[in-house]
Amino acid sequence: MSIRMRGVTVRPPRHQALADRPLLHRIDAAFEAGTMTLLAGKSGAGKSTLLHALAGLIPLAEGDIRYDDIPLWTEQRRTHPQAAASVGIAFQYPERQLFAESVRKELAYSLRPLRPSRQDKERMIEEALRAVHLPPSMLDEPVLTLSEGTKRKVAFAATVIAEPRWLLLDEPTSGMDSEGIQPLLRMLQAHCAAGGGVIVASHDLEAFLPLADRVVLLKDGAVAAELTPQQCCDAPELLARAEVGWPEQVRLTAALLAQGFPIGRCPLTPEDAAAAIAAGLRAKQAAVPADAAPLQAAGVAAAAATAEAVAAMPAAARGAAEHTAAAGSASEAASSLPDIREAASPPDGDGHDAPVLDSAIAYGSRAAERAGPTVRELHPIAKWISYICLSAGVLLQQGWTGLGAAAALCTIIAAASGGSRLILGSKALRFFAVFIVISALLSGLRIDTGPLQLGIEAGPALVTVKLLLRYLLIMALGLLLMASIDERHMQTALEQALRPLERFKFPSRLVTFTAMLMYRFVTMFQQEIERLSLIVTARGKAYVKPGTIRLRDVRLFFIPLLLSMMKHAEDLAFALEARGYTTKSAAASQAETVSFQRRDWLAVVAGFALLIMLWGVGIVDGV
Ligand SMILES: Nc1ncnc2c1ncn2[C@@H]1O[C@H](COP(=O)(O)OP(=O)(O)OP(=O)(O)O)[C@@H](O)[C@H]1O
Repeated sequence: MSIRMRGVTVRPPRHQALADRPLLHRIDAAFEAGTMTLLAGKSGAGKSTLLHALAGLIPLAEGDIRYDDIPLWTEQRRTHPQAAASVGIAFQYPERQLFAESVRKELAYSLRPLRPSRQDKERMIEEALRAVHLPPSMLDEPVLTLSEGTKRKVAFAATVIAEPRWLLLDEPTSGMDSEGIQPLLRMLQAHCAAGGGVIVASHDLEAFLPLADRVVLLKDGAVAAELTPQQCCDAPELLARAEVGWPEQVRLTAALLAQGFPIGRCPLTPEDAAAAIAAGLRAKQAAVPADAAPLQAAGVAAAAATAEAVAAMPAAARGAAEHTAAAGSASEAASSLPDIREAASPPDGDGHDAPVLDSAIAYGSRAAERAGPTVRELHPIAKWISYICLSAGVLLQQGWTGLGAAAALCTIIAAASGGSRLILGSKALRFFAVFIVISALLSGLRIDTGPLQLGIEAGPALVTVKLLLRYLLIMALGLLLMASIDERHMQTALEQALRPLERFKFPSRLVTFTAMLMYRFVTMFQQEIERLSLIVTARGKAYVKPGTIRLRDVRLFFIPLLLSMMKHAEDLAFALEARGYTTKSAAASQAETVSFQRRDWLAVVAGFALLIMLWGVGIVDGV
C-alpha cells in the first residue's frame, strides 16, 4: 500500500488563528510500502502537521491524500474508515494521546476498532507491552504518573497494537534512553521488512539516517528537498539550506577532513565510521615515510584504537559511545572551523519538548500576537473602554441604516486587526446566527385557522432580526477584544485598576488571581476536549470533528478528563507560583507596570468618537 499526497495545503483551524498563513503549502509526496521516510526540518517547519494531515486528523484546505486508490477524505468530508484503519500515529507528546486510568485500559482502547475476543485482546495487550520492553506488571499502573520515557513506550505500544500498515511517528526517540531506542529502531525495521511503511518526523538524524530509505526536508510548510540519507550527509549544505543542523555523522566527517584525515564518504553508521577510519588510517600509514614524526604515529595509533574499540562494542552501547566520541572529536575540530561550527549548531535552540503546560499558558499570548502589533500593544483598559463605547453605539441602533453602519464598522475593525477568519470561524457566532434565523421565523409565524394555513409575516420577523443582530455584532467585537488581549498584560492592568479599591479592604489581588485562573482554566478545558477528540479519531478510528466529542464517548472520557484537569490545575498552580502569580506576593506583576500612553488615550477618544457617530446615525435613522 502506498500513500500519495497531491497539492496538499493545510490551514490552521479558523478559531485558532487570526492569520491565514498555510501550515502546509502544496505538498506533493509519495510514500511506498516497505520503506521508511524521515521527515526533517527545523522546529515549526511543519513535520507534525504533515503527519496529522496523513492520519486524517486535520482537514485539507486543498489537494488530496490517497492510500492506494482510497481517498483519505470522502465527499462527506469524513475520513474513509479503510484508509484511517491503515494508519497508526504516535504523537510528539505522548501525554496528548494517552487518557485512560491504567496502561491496560489504554491499550484496550486502541483495540476497540478491531473488536477482538476477550482472549485475543489479552494476548494482544501482553504482546504489545512485550514489544516495547515493558514488564506485564506495568499493565495496572496509572498512566498519569509514568515517567516520560515510559509514557512514550506506552504510546508507541498503543499505536502498534492495532497492527496498522503505516506507522506515523512524531519524535519517537525523544526522552528515551539508548537502551530504549535500539529495540524501537529494530521494530521499525521489522515493520518495513514485513511490508509496512514508516514515516518518522524527527530531529534525531543520528538515529534515523542509517535506517531511512528517504529523507524529506521540510521548510516553512513546504518540501525543500527529497534526498537519500547518503545524499544528506554528502551534501550537508542542503541540510543547512533547510535550516537543519548537521547530524553527528556529518560533523565527524567535517572534523576529520579539517584535520586532513582521508575519510572518503560520510559514514552513516558507527560501523561505517569505524571502517572508514580504519581504511583512512591504513591509507595514511602507507603514505607516511618511515622517518615521520613520532607524534603523528601516536595520534594515528590512538585513533585506530578508538575505531577498533567502537567496532568491537555491543550494538546498543556502541550507539551511545560512538555518539559521544563523535561529538567530542567533531566539536574539537569544529572549533578550528568557525563556518562549520556555525552551520553545525542546531538552527533552532528552542526545545522541541516544551511542556504542554507552557503551551497552555502561552495560548492567550499567541492569540494576542496574531492580532497585529498595534492593537496588541494597546492598554487592556483602553481596549475595554473602546469596546464598551462601540457596544453601546451598536445597542443604540434602531433602524437598518444604523445597523448597516455598525456592521460595516465591525467589519472594518475585524479586517484591520486581522480577525476576519476568527469571526468567520467562530462556532458561537454561527450558533447565534442560526438562533436569530429561527427566532425570526418563529416570531413571524402566522397560523390561520379556517382552512389551515401557515405563513411568515415579514414585519415581526424583521423586528426580531434587527433586535438580535445588535447582540451578534457585540459578540463579534467581544471575540476580537479577547483575542487581542495578552493574558499577562491583562492581569497587570486588572490588578492596577483594582488596586485603589484596596483602601476599602477590597481583595484586589485575590480577585485578579481568581479571574486569571478561571481564564486559563477555560482555555485548558477547551484544549483537553480538542485532545480527546483527536484521540477518538486517531485511536478510536471514529471520525469526529476536531474539538468535539460524541455523547457516547462522554462516559468513557469523564473520569480521565476530571483527573487530567486536576493534574493540570495542580501544575498550573505550581507554574503560577513559580512565576510570581500568587495571592500574597504581587512583586512579579508590579515589576511590569503598564501605563496609559498616548496611543491608549487615542484609542479611548476614537471609541468615544465612534459612539457619538453611531449615536448620531441612530438618531437620524430613528427619525
Ligand atoms: N492549530 C494551529 N494553529 C495555528 N498554528 C499552528 C497550529 N498547529 C501548528 N501551527 C503552526 O504551524 C507551524 C508548524 O508546526 P509543526 O508542529 O507542524 O512544526 P514541526 O516541524 O513539527 O515543529 P517541531 O519540530 O518543533 O515539532 C508552526 O509555526 C506552528 O506554530
